Amino acid sequence: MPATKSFDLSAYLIIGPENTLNRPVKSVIQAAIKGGITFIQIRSKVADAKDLIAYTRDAAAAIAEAGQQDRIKLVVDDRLDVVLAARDLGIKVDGLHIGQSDLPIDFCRQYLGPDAILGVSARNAELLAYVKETDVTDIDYFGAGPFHPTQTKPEAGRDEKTGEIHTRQVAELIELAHLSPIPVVVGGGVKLADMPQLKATGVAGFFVITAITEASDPERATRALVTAWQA
Ligand SMILES: Cc1ncc(COP(=O)(O)OP(=O)(O)O)c(N)n1
Ligand SMILES: Cc1ncsc1CCOP(=O)(O)O
Ligand SMILES: [Mg+2]
Repeated sequence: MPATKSFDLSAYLIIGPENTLNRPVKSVIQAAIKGGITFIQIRSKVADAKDLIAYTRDAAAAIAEAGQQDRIKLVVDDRLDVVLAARDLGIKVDGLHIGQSDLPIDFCRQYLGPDAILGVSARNAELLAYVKETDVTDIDYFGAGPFHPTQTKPEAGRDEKTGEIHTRQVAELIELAHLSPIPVVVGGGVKLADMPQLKATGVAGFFVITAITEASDPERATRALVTAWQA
């Protein structure tokens, strides 16, 4: 990772149009920014490339309008093509988040360049061994979860053979935070009440979708999460 790369994973919002209860994505992002969010990921399993670029543009504009370009980083889930196109269009997008079935890490890094942020979802099975053994040369952080089963991503943590959902245990996260050579952000069903336990594990931050995107007051919900994390 270049020495100049700096980002704060402590309060990480993931958002797409399917998460906002029909409210504009930009307005929820604006509220989350006011509430103190530090990192934003545009993620949609329903939007096409053109719309993903538009949401990325909206998010970048919301960050710029708040004067927070240096503090809040913006990445896109899954779609290297969207990041590259957005950049080409002059949108300030900071990087990409990929999972275990997305494009290879070295391929993404090659196209993104050394300064972009590249996050990777840690493998669910044998998580600790995976984190210990993975070559992190091209990666900036790991996403891990789920902390709880979640309707937002019902397959998260599902054992392919048994169909059971495996959630990440506190003891495992303590070891993970200790073992991982790069920062780890944890999510999946995370709510306000989880903050003390999660913070105590030593991970770099929490990621949430619905705790913010479905809140009646997303700014207040964000502020409560951020305050609890910082306590
Ligand atoms: C920060 C963060 N961590 C994990 C994920 C999950 O990514 P992935 O496994 O690729 O699943 P999808 O999000 O693509 O459904 C994430 N998006 N962000
Ligand atoms: C993207 C993702 N990856 C693992 S769980 C999850 C969804 C988290 O959403 P929520 O905070 O609503 O449970
Ligand atoms: Mg993915």
